[in-house]
Amino acid sequence: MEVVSIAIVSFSFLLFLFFILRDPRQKNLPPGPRPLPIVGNLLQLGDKPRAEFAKLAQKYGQLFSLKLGSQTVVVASSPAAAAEVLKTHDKILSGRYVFQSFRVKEHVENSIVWSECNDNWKLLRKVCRTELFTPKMIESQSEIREGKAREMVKFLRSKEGEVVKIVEVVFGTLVNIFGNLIFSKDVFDLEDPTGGSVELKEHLWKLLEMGNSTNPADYFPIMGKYDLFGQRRAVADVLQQIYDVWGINLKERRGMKGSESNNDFVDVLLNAGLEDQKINALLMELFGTGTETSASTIEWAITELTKKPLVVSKIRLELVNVVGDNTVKESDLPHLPYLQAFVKETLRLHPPTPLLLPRRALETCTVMNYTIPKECQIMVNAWAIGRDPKTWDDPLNFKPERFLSSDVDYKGNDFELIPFGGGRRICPGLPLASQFISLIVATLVQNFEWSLPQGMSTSELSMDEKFGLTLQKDPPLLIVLKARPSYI
Ligand code: HEM
Repeated sequence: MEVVSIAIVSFSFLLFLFFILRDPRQKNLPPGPRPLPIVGNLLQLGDKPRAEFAKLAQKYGQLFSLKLGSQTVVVASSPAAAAEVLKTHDKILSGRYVFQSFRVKEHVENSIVWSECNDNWKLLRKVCRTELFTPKMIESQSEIREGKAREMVKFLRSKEGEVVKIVEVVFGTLVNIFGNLIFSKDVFDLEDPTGGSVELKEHLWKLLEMGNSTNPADYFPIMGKYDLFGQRRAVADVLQQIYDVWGINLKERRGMKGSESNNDFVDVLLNAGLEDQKINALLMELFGTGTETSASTIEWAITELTKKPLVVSKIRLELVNVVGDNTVKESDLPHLPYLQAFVKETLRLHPPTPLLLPRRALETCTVMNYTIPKECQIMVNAWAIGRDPKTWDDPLNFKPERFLSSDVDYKGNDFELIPFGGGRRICPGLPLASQFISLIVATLVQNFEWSLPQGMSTSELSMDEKFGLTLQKDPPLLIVLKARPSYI
């Protein structure tokens, strides 16, 4: 017993010394705050890491390092540093840091989001690029999205004068858009919260919540093996439940004849010869990654429009000039430059994944003359880059006009605007997301006026911290709608 106690004390002391003596500069890591023993810089994170990281970048520079528990993390916070990570060293920094809760073996193996850039990942990316998100496929499904936008308008008209949690309606509409793009079915019933595929809705919701919750094992991977808090087990269970729902659908589809098939993702993937497990994993991930990010962007768009009536008027004027009395369609979007500038400006200030998805160094490499060790986690602070006064004139002011005379775009080549990331792991859903975000914003502006509920003022909306990600605990955006003349 005594020997065991001595061993434990000695081990703890050595661990303590290791953390105390560790100094990033000795390893030629990028500079950063000195870590505390064991916890590293965890206590400095606060509840909005993107903002804390932005402050650290001001002190330590565009590429800094810190310790989150036992994990070494490097953060890139300028367009030049982002280009180093996402372009120059893209291949070597293309690993993903897989959150401990999501390390469910079968899931990671089939995942596009979490797997290495291996053959499976290449196959899934190819399917996305050549089958699902081609201009032809996107165009062929535009009527589905336009139809769901019309249903949203019909539902919101029935709520005229009431206080509406707008993001819930937008989220429901997006989930139905995805349900129909993927397997030609609605998931939500906007009119009846107990209707639709309640089961699937609940599983998806649970999964998104799990994705947003903290797992201590992410900071102390040594704990990960034991899944002490049962988070990995819980994720595995929900994934299985989701696959079970989709699995039934796939079985039905395999039995269908050619004439009965739909023009949806399931058909495309079955025709591409993918196995059920791969199809399930891909569809679930497209659903998961696409809905929350897009709903959050639209929520921010409505927030900014609520604060800036002049911007609403400009979008409306453009709609009148281009679309006239007709319902706005996706084919109109290329002719609406102000609307597009508005969406860019929303994503500049409010990227829904502010630190992108964490990357991992596959090998030790040198970036901007610093050493990035193998297995180090790399984050890119897209939020800070979008607000950097060195890059943007009057950065905190919401001004879509800044994009009217500029070629800067979010397609991964302009590192000052990277809400969708860049390099080989750039968001494959970008072409689809930009399409339906613009469509829904235009549809709302065309059909409604809105204001905040009585007693709330727009100055409350200027608090960045208050109105945040859709599914987190922050209060949702409440609005009262007034219908405009019908365009539907
Ligand atoms: C406003 C909407 C969206 C934003 C801002 C967004 C942002 C991102 C970001 C930052 C990444 C990581 C990129 C990197 O590592 O460099 C990503 C990856 C991904 N996104 Fe999106 N996304 C959006 C919508 C969508 C949609 C609609 C879909 C699919 C229908 C989608 C599917 C994916 C997938 C599958 C990945 C993983 C790619 C990989 O690791 O290879 N996203 N997204």
